[in-house]
Amino acid sequence: MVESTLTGIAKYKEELAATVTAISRPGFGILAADESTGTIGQRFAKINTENNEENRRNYRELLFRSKLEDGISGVILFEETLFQKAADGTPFVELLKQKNVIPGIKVDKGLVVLPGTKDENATTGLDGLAERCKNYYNAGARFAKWRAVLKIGDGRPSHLSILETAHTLARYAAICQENGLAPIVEPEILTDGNHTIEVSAQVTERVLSQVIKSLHEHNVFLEGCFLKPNMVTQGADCPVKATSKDIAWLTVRTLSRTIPGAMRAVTFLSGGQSEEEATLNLNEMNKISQIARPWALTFSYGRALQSSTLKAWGGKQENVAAAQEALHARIVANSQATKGSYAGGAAGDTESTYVANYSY
Ligand SMILES: O=P(O)(O)OC[C@H]1O[C@](O)(COP(=O)(O)O)[C@@H](O)[C@@H]1O
Repeated sequence: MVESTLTGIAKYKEELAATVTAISRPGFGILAADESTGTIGQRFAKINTENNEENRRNYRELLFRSKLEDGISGVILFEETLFQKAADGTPFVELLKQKNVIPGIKVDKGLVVLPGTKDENATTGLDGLAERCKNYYNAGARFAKWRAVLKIGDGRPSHLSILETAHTLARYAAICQENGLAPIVEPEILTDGNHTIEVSAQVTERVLSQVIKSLHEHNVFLEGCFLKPNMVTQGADCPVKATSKDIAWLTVRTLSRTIPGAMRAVTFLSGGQSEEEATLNLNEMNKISQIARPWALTFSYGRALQSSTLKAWGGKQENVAAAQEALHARIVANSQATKGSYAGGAAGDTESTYVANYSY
């Protein structure tokens, strides 16, 4: 084989686009299993399970030995998990590859308060990012995730928060692409507040248009990049609850106004929705025919894929098979939702997974 003489992103363009295409193929989406140590601790606390390395490893092995091949094309990992091995010594990365699942990696280092704002946030992790990306690529990761958080209400999101979020996401995306990782760009607008769904639509439109502008300014290769947005919903405390059809319509309308078709994959976060809601909303989007949808609309759910799995497991070895069955039911349901063919009623939770001020 002739060694490539290309440098920077040119060397990886083909591979980046291939990663996006493979992950977003019809019927497939992403399992977000990248909870940082603090976040997984909160999940474990609910099932009275100690947050130690062994339990985290056992839980992730349970996930990765499930029938992921029925609808999961990529898994986002936390750094600790990327380098861990299954009980029989097989590296997790190998386990995933054997199932044709592409390993990804969370590369942000969490949130801090953005000075000069009303408790808005900035995401940290740019220092040393290029070096870390090289290591993650060598360890087998082919895509990355960086989560930015914005808030609605009391004058928020401020212009500063939108600019900071968009700029940092674009810097991160460009660095990842230079090092062979297809970036998931995640500007999450939290649902906290009593705002209506129309307000969420306006804010999401403002935020996404700025994010795309910044991606252009930083020469990000859109075909080798994912967008992970929130769905457009009412605030968690809004008394008027929107239907799945309204959520789907306003979400797709917002995307059509802001996201170029060159960005081929939109992989939604679940943002506190119940498992069933997140699936039904995605399903409705994939049924819309009145608005052109040049992108794949799929899932990159954390809570909305793992909620019933965690409950079924309860931290106990004897429950592993039941927990894997619970996960499989949601995988199949979401796989159908990517094609608009989910009829509803799969086993799983209808209980909200909302966590107030999900900004750690
Ligand atoms: O706070 P952390 O540990 O970065 O985790 C945030 C979580 O939010 C996500 O980006 C989206 O998760 P949800 O689908 O639960 O909203 C996950 O990928 C990630 O695990």
